[in-house]
Amino acid sequence: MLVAPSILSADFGKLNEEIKAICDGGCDLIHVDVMDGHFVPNMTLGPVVVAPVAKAATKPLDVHLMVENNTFFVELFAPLKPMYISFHIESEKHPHRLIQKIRDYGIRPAIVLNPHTAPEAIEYLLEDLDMVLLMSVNPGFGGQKFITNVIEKASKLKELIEKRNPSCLIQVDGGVNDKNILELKQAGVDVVVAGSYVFGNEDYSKAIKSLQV
Ligand SMILES: O=C(CO)[C@@H](O)[C@H](O)COP(=O)(O)O
Ligand SMILES: [Co+2]
Repeated sequence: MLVAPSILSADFGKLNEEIKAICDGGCDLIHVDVMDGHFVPNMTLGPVVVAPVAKAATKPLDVHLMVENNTFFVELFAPLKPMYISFHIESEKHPHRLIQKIRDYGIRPAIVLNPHTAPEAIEYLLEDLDMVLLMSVNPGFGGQKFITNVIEKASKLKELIEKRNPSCLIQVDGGVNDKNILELKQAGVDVVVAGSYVFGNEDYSKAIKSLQV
C-alpha cells in the first residue's frame, strides 16, 4: 500500500519541517488538497504556497483539486510538476478532454468520485486514467469519519479496472487509519491518503509505516 499524507493536517506555521518529516518518514507521495470555496465550503492552497512545498519535497506531489474551474487550476499547478493531478467527475463537463490536457503536461491524470457517485460513472474513462480516487468522506475538511461503504465501492471499481485498464490505481481519501487499512487493502486499494492520522501522531514515520501494509 502506498501512503500519501495530506498536508491539510500539517502545521502551516512550520510547513517546510513538516514536509521534511513526512519525506524522511518514508511517505510515497505528498497529497495536496486544493479547495476553491465554491465546489467545497473551504479554501486552501494556491501555487504560491505549494511551490516551496514542491521545492522542499523529496517525494512526488499528488494534487487533489476540489474546484469548479478545473482547467484553470490544472494550468496553475502543472508548472509545479506534480506526479498526479486529480479532479472531481462531479465538477467537470468534459472529463475526457481534461484528462488529455493533464497528460499533455506530462502529468498522470486521476479522477475523484464523491461518496454518492457510482464507479460506473467513469467506466468509459478508465482506459485513459492512471488512478481513480474514491472519497471516503465528503470533500472539504480533514478529520472526518470514514464512510464504510467505500470498501464495497472499491471492490466494484476493482472489477471494472481489471476489465478496462489493470494498471490503473485505486486511491482512497478520508478517515483512513490503522483500523481500516487492512479492509482497504483486501478491497484492492493501492494508495491511501491520510491527514489527521499521520499528522496527529507523534511519530510520523511510525504512522506512515503502519499504513504501508
Ligand atoms: O481531500 C480531503 C478532504 O477534502 C482529504 O485529503 C483530507 O485532508 C484527508 O484528511 P483525513 O480524513 O485523513 O484527516
Ligand atoms: Co484529498
